[in-house]
Amino acid sequence: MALSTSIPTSPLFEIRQTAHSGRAVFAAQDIPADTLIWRCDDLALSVLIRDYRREVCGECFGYEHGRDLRIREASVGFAFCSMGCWTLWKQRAGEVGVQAWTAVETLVRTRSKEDADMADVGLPRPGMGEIREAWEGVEVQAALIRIAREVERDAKAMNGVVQIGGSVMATKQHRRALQKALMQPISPEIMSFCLSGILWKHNNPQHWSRLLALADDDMPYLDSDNLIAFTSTYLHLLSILPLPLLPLVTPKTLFLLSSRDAHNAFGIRSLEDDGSEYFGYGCWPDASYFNHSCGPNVEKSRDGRVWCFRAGRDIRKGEELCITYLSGQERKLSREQRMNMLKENWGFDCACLRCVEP
Ligand SMILES: C[S@@+](CC[C@H](N)C(=O)[O-])C[C@H]1O[C@@H](n2cnc3c(N)ncnc32)[C@H](O)[C@@H]1O
Repeated sequence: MALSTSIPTSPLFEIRQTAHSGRAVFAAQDIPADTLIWRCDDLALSVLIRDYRREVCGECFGYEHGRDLRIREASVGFAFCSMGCWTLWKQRAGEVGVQAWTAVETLVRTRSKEDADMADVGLPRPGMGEIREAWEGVEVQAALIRIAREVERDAKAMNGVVQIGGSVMATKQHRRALQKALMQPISPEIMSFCLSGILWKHNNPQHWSRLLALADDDMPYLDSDNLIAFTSTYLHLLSILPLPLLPLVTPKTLFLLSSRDAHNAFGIRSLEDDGSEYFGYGCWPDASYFNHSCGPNVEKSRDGRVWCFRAGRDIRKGEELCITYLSGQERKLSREQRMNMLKENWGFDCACLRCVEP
């Protein structure tokens, strides 16, 4: 299989196809212990769980042992550890991004917290037919909402004098579709997930192919409720996001975000206490080629928004470079428990040397 040109390259490693674990990273030379192998700052999408939004910096994910951060920007729904971080965050989001986060936050604040983000464990994942039907099922309403938003744009352009083919009835129908969408239950974390990915695509169109190059899951939704939460979020975002973003708010883009996130997200955890606090998760495309091993030879560590990957020991040319996908306590589990956990959380049967060797 030809590997995409969007995957990372380095004199220290090469990425090749394997028989049992998709692509994997292999040492292209002997690598002494502690060598910095890869540094990755391309955070494409992320979710900071709302319960942590006052304590974890929206830019660098800094955390001060649960203390509320100094700079709270209620309009966008994030707090920051310094003016520098708030400024960086605004630069990264851009003017349209700040407007978009403000629109989402305004919607979330007008509604009591709803539990649509919670997924019941153990329910079956929707198959491809159910997924297709769910997205097709909202398309008529989505088309009406898009027209309602275009009317809004044209009205603004004409200082409020609306002249859309003189069709007042049609306009009412369109606005009703929009209002109906906004009455549906909201899923704040799913909205954040989708918006962060849409903004990344809007602000970095040249890097979109890096996300597309990642291992994907064509059934990425946890259960039927989770799938419906995504299709409703699609309608919510169409209804409220700034007009320049609407061309990117499509079923295809939203599905691609979920399908790539499913196998490639890293937890964003506290840096102390063995990462016991889970703040959320993110997808760094260039960091997503290391396979898992229950006896890893590469250690990953987070420094703000950046992941660093260092050799955990001396590594010989040709060895596979692996990290662990397990968090602190999970690493102490038995082989069977680890296998079950990786199957449940990541969907694969661990084929690492420690698990397959007798
Ligand atoms: C972050 S990606 C790693 C890169 C991926 N192999 C690729 O081709 O892009 C995670 C996926 O790789 C595969 N994988 C990683 N570690 C594995 C392991 N120890 N055994 C089997 N499959 C593994 C699984 O399909 C998993 O969902």
